[in-house]
Amino acid sequence: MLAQTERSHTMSDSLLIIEDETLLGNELARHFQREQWEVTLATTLEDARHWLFDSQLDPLVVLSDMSLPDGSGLDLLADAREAGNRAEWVLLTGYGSVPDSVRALHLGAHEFLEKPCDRDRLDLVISGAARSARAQRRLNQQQMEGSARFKPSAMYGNSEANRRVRALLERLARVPFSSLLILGETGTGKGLAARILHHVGARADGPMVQLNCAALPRELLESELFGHEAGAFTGARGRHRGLFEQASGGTLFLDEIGELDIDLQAKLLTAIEERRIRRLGGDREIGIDVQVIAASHRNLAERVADGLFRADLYHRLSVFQIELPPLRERLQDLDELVPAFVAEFNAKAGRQVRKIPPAIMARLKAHDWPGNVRELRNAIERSVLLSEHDTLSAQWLQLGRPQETEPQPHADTAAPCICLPLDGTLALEDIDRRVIQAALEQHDYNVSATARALRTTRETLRYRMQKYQLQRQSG
Ligand SMILES: Nc1ncnc2c1ncn2[C@@H]1O[C@H](COP(=O)(O)OP(=O)(O)OP(=O)(O)O)[C@@H](O)[C@H]1O
Repeated sequence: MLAQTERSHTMSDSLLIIEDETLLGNELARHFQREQWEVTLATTLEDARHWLFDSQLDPLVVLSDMSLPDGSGLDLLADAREAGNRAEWVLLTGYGSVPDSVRALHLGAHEFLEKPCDRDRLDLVISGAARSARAQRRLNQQQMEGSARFKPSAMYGNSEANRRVRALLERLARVPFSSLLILGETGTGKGLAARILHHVGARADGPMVQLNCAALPRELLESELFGHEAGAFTGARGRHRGLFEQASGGTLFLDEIGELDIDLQAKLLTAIEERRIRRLGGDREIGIDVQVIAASHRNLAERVADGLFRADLYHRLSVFQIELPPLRERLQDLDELVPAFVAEFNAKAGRQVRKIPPAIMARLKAHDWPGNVRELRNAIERSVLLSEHDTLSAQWLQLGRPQETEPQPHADTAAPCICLPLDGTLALEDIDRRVIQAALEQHDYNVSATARALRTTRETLRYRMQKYQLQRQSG
């Protein structure tokens, strides 16, 4: 029972068991197969070597006896590590034998279990090892994806303006700046630019830590940034390392810097200039090694003029500055952005949208994109996910107000109604979705009122809203 509830792996997770005692090996194999593992059983080191090095088997966890007829499990672990194998290893030792624990520790073995081992304990250890192996894989994957994904070339768009931005990112990534400012409307790619600067720069191996300055009240923001000592304020139980410390060796990305409280602006400036901070309630200064990237959708120069942003911090940050123009001023970028997003969502959702009709491109270029690239990306995602053919359909782009793009009810009908073509272009699900969307719009997205109008329950309506991704369109 315990094993059932503890199970956290998926059907395809693979477990390699190395055990020369046939009876025990078979019993373990059967047990873990029942637990949905894909089990491979090796009875000798040679056999195990074949699975680990010559086949495509990439086990998540290896459960190995320590002493096998042809050698020690630890030697195999050492070879596996050398070959870059990142599985978690659980080692079984004979009763009373003294494990070479120092060496095993050095090689990063997950745990030792003494034979005969209690089944519940074994299950717990194996599921712990699986969790740890999976987290490690995710981390490796993210790191690989991070450095591959966040290159200046990931900033799609062939307009003159965007090419200048890319060239600037290339150049700035080679400059050891201590602070830098990125300005641009919401959705123009400030976050993406910050990630590119981090991943292409000299600090790529360090952490990238992000904080949205508009998301927290002043006191919390201060302790998040600078950390605190135990008892620094009511509720400050333990010591807390702030983000400046956590980002050590890497990048601190401060989004929405324009919203930062004016007192904190002074502290931030000191931290950047002197490269030291003091935790709240702390009496010693701590040196920091961080590059700060700040971003804002506001016109910071205007905020300085209005007395809302410190001039000295603004000048410090804007020594290096990147300005991302709104999408409506670089519509040529759509020629690259649209196919790139279509390809991305095709790959993510297993769709086959291959054609983008010129009429749709024209329509996309006629829109003014108040939400910029984010809005475009969302529209393309919706369109690709809901399309049933190999052609990108205008139907789901939903640009602007519905009356601009959707067929309208007859003006002379008193009761609200919607017009649905019954020529086979709409599947039953599409019709369902359209009816729900129209009803939601009519009731200003009030779920109870809409459910009443459709004579259904709120739960059913919520379920369908989720299924069809129906939310109020911003902008
Ligand atoms: N030129 C571009 N090429 C490819 N993707 C882009 C581009 N610009 C933005 N994006 C994508 O658009 C989305 C929004 O971008 P991002 O979050 O960086 O915007 P932002 O300016 O930081 O927005 P906000 O001010 O709201 O935080 C992200 O998914 C980002 O990857």
